[in-house]
Parts: sequence; structure tokens; C-alpha cells
Amino acid sequence: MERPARLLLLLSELRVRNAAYDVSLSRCLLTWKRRVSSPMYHPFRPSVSHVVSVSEIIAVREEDEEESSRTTNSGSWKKIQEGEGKDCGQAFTVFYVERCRQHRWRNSEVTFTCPDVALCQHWVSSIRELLATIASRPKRLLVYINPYGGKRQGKRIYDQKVAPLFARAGISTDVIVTEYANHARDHLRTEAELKKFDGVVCVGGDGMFSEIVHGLIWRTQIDGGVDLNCPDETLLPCALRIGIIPAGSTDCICFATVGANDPVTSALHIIVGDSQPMDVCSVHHNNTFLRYSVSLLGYGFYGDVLTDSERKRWMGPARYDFSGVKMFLNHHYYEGIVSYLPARGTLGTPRDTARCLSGCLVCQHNGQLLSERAEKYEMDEVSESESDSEWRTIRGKFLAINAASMSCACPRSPKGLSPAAHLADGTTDLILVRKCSRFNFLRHLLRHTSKDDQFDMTFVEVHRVRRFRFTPRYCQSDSDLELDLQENGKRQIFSQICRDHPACGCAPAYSSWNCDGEILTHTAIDVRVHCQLIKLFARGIEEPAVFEDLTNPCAI
Ligand SMILES: Nc1ncnc2c1ncn2[C@@H]1O[C@H](COP(=O)(O)OP(=O)(O)OP(=O)(O)O)[C@@H](O)[C@H]1O
Ligand SMILES: CCCCCCCCCCCCC/C=C/[C@@H](O)[C@H](CO)NC(=O)CCCCC
Ligand SMILES: [Ca+2]
Repeated sequence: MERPARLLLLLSELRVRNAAYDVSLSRCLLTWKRRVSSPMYHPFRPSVSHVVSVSEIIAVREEDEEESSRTTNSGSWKKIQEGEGKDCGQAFTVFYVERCRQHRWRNSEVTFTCPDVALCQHWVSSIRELLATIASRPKRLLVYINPYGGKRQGKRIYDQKVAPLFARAGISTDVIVTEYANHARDHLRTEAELKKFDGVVCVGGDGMFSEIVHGLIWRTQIDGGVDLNCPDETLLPCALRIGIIPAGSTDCICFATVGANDPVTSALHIIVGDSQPMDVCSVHHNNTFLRYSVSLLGYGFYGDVLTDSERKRWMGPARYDFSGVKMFLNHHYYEGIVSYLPARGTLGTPRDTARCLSGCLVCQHNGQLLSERAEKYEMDEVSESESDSEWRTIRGKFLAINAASMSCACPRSPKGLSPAAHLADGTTDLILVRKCSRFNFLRHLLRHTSKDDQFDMTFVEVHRVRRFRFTPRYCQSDSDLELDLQENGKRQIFSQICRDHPACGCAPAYSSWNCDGEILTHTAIDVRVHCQLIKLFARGIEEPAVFEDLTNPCAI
């Protein structure tokens, strides 16, 4: 064995597929570089060098003798060793993360053959010791599988693609296949022995994720004595991270936090122990808790699409396309009052060209700022809503009222409903689409699927907010209705144009709120963003690599 250089824990000449490599291990990196003197070395081919971050090594396995003799079969060492009458060379395999196109990760492996058993064991134990020092890696997980989400493949996806990876990484699991809706939520709330686990994994779609979020948040607040019905209460952050194995219809939370809806990629993010904080909105009606939301709260168009599509669950993910077209053709509008508390002093706006990416500085800055502010409110014993006189109010007729706490990117809309929204900045983007013609609404909707700015339209406005309230017209107080009458007087001339416009054909209607894919039981709501209340086994969207690894077949 050669003497390790400074900072290197190990440096040896080992073989990979019969070619000699200089292999080194430091606290951060495992590298292997083909030796110039190797008989396989080709002067016109660049020397192949591989670098893997120790944090992205999944596992290391010592190969048995049979396996190692198979891998070194035609190798020169085997011949030498046989000639000397010794046992054949020993090998070990390193499993690691390899990046592919479109943010996908794969489990790659490389087998190193060593000249003697002692060296092999030294390599294996050194790598294992390093992996054991990574405290953020989960060792025991509680897994919930929804067998009926999406295309009903949850169980198969978990058994075939995810469980073998967890086993390889030495993660033990308690698996529960849900038997009814809200099974996972109620199990987490009352039964699960959370202290035994380092995280919770949900195999399913956004609805299943929402169950896990509700179960964990409730449990944390109940244990901490927090009153869930009070919208002004500061909620306690959840200790356990959540991993999402996508097996639903939209899977927008997985897509927006990992960059792909791919079970293997998600499993690898869980194994390496990634952590991504996320905002959660609490939704109340008259001081009664309704639900939490992490992605979309949509009244009008998205509420109606969901209501209609729930009756067509048998269609699978295609139900959203069918109901989307139907609700677009219906072209209903909704009247009401929206009031909101703009995000003050925080970085970022909904019209930014910059995106929320892995290690986002906007989220870090705002997270810090908002937690300092929350401490101050607590010391002064006032709530944010009382202390702030900046509430703004908008009355009107809307085709859609959407609040996106994150981009809501998904395969249907790769940029999402609010492309510049942040995962963990303590704000939500309130998007108001006023009554307009079908043609204009279609232009707006189609921009969700293209690169064009969906907010650059006269009938669309967007505000980054910390809190908002909505009251539909039929729930408004007499004084509010009086104010509406006065406002309407001013706009009468425009209403007349709209009524007379044959292409418009809007009809007033009642809608429901779509809260992350669930229908809310009330329409008058009070929504508050809780900054970084939960954490996911994810790292946000990674920027594309500056230098593509052209030797990686996955990347081409
Ligand atoms: N065993 C079960 N039987 C029936 N319903 C279940 C069961 N387990 C979970 N559910 C419910 O199924 C609903 C839909 O599940 P899920 O979110 O996994 O898939 P999806 O709706 O197809 O996808 P997406 O939410 O991404 O659109 C959830 O609201 C969840 O509460
Ligand atoms: C004429 C029709 C044009 C259609 C234009 C396509 C625009 C697609 C935007 C998609 C936005 C998805 C937002 C995510 C919401 C999720 O919390 C929720 C739960 O999974 N999904 C839906 O409500 C499912 C909502 C699906 C809506 C189509
Ligand atoms: Ca946010």
C-alpha cells in the first residue's frame, strides 16, 4: 500500500475491469483515475477520472471470493497469484449516486479488485466508517403506501424499485399499506411510535403526502399543547423529515422539490439524507381549523376542476385533463372579497426571473428574518395580523383565485403556477384572474405550459403575501355588500361590455376551494403561511451541471 498523501485517508493501486487505477479516499471524495502505465491505457484516449462525493455513496459491499475471481478472471493478478499458490484477489463494490438527464438520479456501481484481502477489508471498513459519520442519513423509516393512488402502482413501485435500495443502504423499514383514506393520517396522529424513526416515507400522490403532513403536524402540535383552531398560534416545526416516492396523478410536491417524478431518484435523496424545509399554510374558517396546504389553494377554475374530476377517479390521471377542458368551456366567474397582508421586507417577487433552487439564498434569508420577527411578536405578545395595518382589499369577479406556496411545477406545467415562488420563504403567491373572455383565459392557461409569462396580462394580478382571507359574495356582510354596490356603479360600463360580448358568456356561480387536491368544506377562509414548518428528504432543484460528464451514458 502506498503512503496516503495529506488529507487522503487511503491511496492504493486497484483494478477496475482489469485496468489499473489510482484510487483515493478522503473525508469528502472517492476518486479513481486510470494509471498511465496500465496495459489498457491508450495514448490518444484521455485518462478517465471519476470523482464521487462520499455524501453520495449509497453503500459498500465486500464481494465473496467466487465473485471476485469472476471479476478478475482474465486479469494479470489472478495469474500471478495462482502462480504463487495464493488465494485470488479480493474485491469490493461501491454503490453511488450518478446524475442523469432532467434531475434524475441513478444507482451506479464500481467494483475494485485489490491485490490482497487485508487491503480490501481496510478499504471497506474505511468507507463504512465515513458513511457512519453522516448523521443526517436515516436508519429507520416508517413507510406508508397508498395502493390506490395514481395508476394503482404504489405497492409494485415500492417493492421493486425502492425496497431493494433501502436494504442495500442498510435502512430498516416498518411498512404500512393503507386500507382506507386517512389511515396514514390517523395512524401518525395517535398510534405511531415516532421516536423509533428518523423519517416518514409516503408512497403515493399529493393527497397521500397531505395525509402525512396533517398527521405529523397535528401530532407535533398536540404534543406541544398548541391550539389548532387559533389562526394566530405559532406552530411547532415537525422533527421528522418526509420522503415522497411519487405514485400519484400530479405529484407536484415531489416534482417541485426534486425536479423529477421518479421513484429511484426520490429513494436516493432519502438514502443520502437530504433535507429541504417547506412552508405550510394553515386554513381556518371562523376560528375553526380546516386544513393545511403546501402547494395550491385554488378557488374557481381549479376548485371546479377538482370537484368534477373526483367523480371520475376511475379515469386515473386523465380525469384532470377531461375536467380541465370541461370547466374551461363552462367559463364560470365568482364574486367575492380578497384581503391580504403583503410580504414586507422579504427578498423576492413573483415576477422574478430567478428560481428557487437547491440551497436557495432567498429562502435562507427570509427564513431567518421571519423567525426573528416571530420571536419579537411573541415577546411583545401581539399577533402578526393585529400588529400589521397593511391589509389590502380587492373586490371583484374572478375566474380563478390561486395561492401557490411553491411553484406547483408538475409534468403538466413544468414551470408551475407561480414559477418564481419559493419552497421555504414564508410566503405564498396570490394570483387573481379576473373575469375575462374565454379566449383570454385560454391564453393565460396555455402559458402555464409554455415559457411565456402567465402574469403579463391585464386581467391577471399577482401578490406575494404572508396571509390572506377570502369571502365569497354570498357570505359577505351587509356593509360589504353596500360597498360592492358603490364599486359596481363605477364599473358598470365595463360589466356592460362584458355582458354584451358574445365570446365571453361568463355565468356567476359558487365554487369550492381546491386545497392540495382536497375539497374544502367552507369557502370563506383565512390563510396563514407558516415558514419552514416541515422538512422533506429532498434538496430542491439542482442547477444543471456546468460540465456534462460525456463518459456518462446516462447523460447523453
Ligand atoms: N387505502 C386507501 N383506499 C382509498 N383511498 C386511500 C387509501 N389510502 C389513501 N387514500 C386516499 O387516496 C387519495 C388519493 O391518493 P394519492 O394522492 O396517493 O393519489 P392521486 O390522487 O392519484 O394523486 P395526486 O394527489 O398526485 O393527484 C388521498 O386523498 C388519500 O387520502
Ligand atoms: C383547457 C385546459 C388547459 C389546461 C392547462 C393546464 C394547466 C396545468 C396546471 C397544473 C397545476 C397543478 C397544480 C397542482 C395542484 C395539486 O395540489 C393538486 C393535487 O395533486 N392537483 C390538482 O388539483 C390537479 C389540477 C389539474 C388541473 C388541470
Ligand atoms: Ca413559499
